[in-house]
Amino acid sequence: MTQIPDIARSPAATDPLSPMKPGAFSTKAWQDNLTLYETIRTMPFNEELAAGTLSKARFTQYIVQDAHYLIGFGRALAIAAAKAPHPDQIVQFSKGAEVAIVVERSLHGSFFDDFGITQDMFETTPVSPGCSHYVSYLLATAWSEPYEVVLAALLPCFWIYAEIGRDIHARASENNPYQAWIDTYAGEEFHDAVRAMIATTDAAAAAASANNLARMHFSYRRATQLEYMFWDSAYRLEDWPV
Ligand SMILES: Cc1ncc(CO)c(N)n1
Repeated sequence: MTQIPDIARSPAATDPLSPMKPGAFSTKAWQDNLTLYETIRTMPFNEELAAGTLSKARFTQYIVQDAHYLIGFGRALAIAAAKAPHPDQIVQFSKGAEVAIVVERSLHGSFFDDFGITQDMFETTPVSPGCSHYVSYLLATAWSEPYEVVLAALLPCFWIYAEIGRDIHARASENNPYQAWIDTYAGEEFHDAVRAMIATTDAAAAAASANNLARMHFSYRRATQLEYMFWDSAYRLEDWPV
């Protein structure tokens, strides 16, 4: 059996979230996008988040946009649930939608309190171009593409956050102001959901046509690019130019 070298994993990965099975969709998707993952891992937003030096303005921009994002992400998961051919996956994705909206709302809510962001400020802050692009892409894919392609578009939202979460957790500064965020995405509860998402996507890919498999790889890459753009747009305090 072909051994996949360690380099195929993120540098900080000690307990791989995916077993990196040869031939699995997730293995190829991870390897094909490794350079992009490394760019995300070392981008200023994540370097400064790990160091605890990320400005309050940038984190506030991020957390407000992320609260908008999670509503769209939850909606896309609900569409995946509706498209799922097997009842176990209806449960998996509708629970995922619930977690995205309810559980993460509480994480964001506590940051909202800490940073003095009111519900009114949240509701009146427009969705940024980067956030809008990502949510629009997920929803367009969820509504119009086959089930397995929808899963491939949703996978980076889970997997990238888990890998970034534990990478940052391993190197985070003491008394990091963003520790609650880091702990959420480095935590076992989130990682269990990520492992289940990888397994379900791999199972769907194994039954996909060659055409849909190619579309899955496209969607996985596009969503990974949009993850980069989401963080980058928050870092740049992005607003609409007109
Ligand atoms: C933009 C973005 N992607 C993924 C996650 C993880 O759920 C998140 N909270 N925000």
